[in-house]
Amino acid sequence: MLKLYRYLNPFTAMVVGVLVFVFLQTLGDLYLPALMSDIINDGVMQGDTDKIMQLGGLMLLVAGGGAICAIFASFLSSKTAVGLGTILRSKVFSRVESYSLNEFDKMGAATLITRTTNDINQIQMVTVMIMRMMISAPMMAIGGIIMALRQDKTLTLVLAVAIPVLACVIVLISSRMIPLFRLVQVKIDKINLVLREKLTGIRVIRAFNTVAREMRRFDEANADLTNNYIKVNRIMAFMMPAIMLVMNLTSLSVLWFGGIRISNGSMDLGALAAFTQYAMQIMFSMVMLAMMFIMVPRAQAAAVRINIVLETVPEITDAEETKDSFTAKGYVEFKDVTFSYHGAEKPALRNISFLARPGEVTAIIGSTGSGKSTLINLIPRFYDVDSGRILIDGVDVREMSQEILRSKIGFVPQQAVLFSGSITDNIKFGNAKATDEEVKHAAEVAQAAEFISNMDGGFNHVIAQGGTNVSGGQKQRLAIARALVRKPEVYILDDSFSALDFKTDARLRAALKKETTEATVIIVAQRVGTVMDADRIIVLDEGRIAGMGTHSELLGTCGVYREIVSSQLSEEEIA
Ligand SMILES: Nc1ncnc2c1ncn2[C@@H]1O[C@H](COP(=O)(O)OP(=O)(O)OP(=O)(O)O)[C@@H](O)[C@H]1O
Repeated sequence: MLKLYRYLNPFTAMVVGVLVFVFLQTLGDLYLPALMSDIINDGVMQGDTDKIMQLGGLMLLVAGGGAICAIFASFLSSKTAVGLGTILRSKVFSRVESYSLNEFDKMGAATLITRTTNDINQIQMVTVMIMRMMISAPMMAIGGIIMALRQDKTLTLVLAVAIPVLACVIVLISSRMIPLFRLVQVKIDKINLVLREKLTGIRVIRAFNTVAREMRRFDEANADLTNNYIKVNRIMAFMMPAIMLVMNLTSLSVLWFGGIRISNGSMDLGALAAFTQYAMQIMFSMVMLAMMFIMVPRAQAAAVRINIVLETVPEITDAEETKDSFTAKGYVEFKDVTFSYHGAEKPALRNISFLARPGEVTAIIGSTGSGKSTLINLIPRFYDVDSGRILIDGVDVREMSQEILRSKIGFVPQQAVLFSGSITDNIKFGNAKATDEEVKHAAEVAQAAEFISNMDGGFNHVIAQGGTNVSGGQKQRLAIARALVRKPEVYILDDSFSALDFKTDARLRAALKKETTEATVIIVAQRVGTVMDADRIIVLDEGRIAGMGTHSELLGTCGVYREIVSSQLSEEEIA
């Protein structure tokens, strides 16, 4: 957790403020019983009203000062902890943003969400507690013992018995509670995972009538978390009465033995009243320490999880010296590229070599799982190659900055993703500086203008979260418009026409061709109709290039291509 506290630097003054106010408040708390003792001995017992008024006034002043200090300490500690939480959330978010897809694959979204929300909340809560109790608990315990000794040394023997008993109760209870608290985080992760799957897959769950089964899965995760909390609360429920019992027995013993000492003249009434209060302060400070012992390990578990996120070094980073000047424009070249996913038994791609030039359309076709998406994901460096090189405009993608690399690319992923916001916002996502005219033009080329104009508000129509209020084909066209408005050197379209009808697909490709005369276009497709006009078709089979050429060349030379074609087109269409 200390590692995370380096982010407290901007709040140093506030932390010092909290410590000072807590120190003053504790001093006041320790002084009050001594004043009360004086009131009893010098005022009440002597019948001296002036003394009572004078000492009573002082007590009010000390108590008032303590209350003001407590308010300031509370305000500053909350502000500091909230500030720390804000910094941590933004650090975690920006680190996660820099992750390559490998790190995402490894961690998973559910735990990243829990770490950014619940875990950071834990740190926030415990930070307030630590700042408030770190000084006051030990000071109250030690100061209380010293003050109690000053009132009556012999009676302190009661505390010599009571404190170890209380410590045993606390240690026993905390040792059972700490592991349960640690488990809470893991169980929250699990519930988030189930919840995420349920919410994103709600349509499939309904369609397959598996609502009841999924409810059971959720209920299991929920019950698991609930049972854990119940166990924690059961121990908590036992803890408070047990502590109160020890504290009350201590009070009783102090009064009992104190009474005996008063009756034989070894102690006065004021000292006994003050001693009782110091005994309670000491016990209370031990409870505070116990709370810290319970809460800190819980936050420590959260801190470890946050540190893992912050310390995970993205596999894909910029080279120390990047080469960002180019003589050519729009050339994408694969040179003997081989790539395997982490943990995979065999490479997803082997010995891939080809050159895609500006003004040309390069299409990639192959059966499912043949490696088409993997191949194009290597171009924007979502993953790095195992061997071989990928050059853009003559420079290895690993040698240029990722920002420059990605600014050259207009990427349309296989699953079109839209964000909540207007249609214009979604298209401008590709280029924030695009004018309304450019947005409109991109929509026209992507064959989206017509359905947009039929929508309420046209380009201002609001896309719902996850793009649920537009069809699959409409989503694809908006994703294409988003890439077009970027005016990139290289277009990468991953199966981006799959949800379009044949007529729209053909119209879109014709419009795209006119628009991209100087750009390099790489299209992944399943349909032969989409790729047959391409300047170069790459046929992938189990991660290798089975053939490369134009449609007519491949019909003559590539068996895999012929098979794909004959499974999709009739004899007349092939001829
Ligand atoms: N993130 C990943 N981690 C591990 N293996 C993966 C990952 N993504 C894909 N693969 C594997 O790599 C191989 C190639 O997958 P890829 O998605 O590139 O195929 P594809 O040709 O695009 O398929 P489709 O046409 O179905 O989209 C498959 O065997 C797949 O299981």
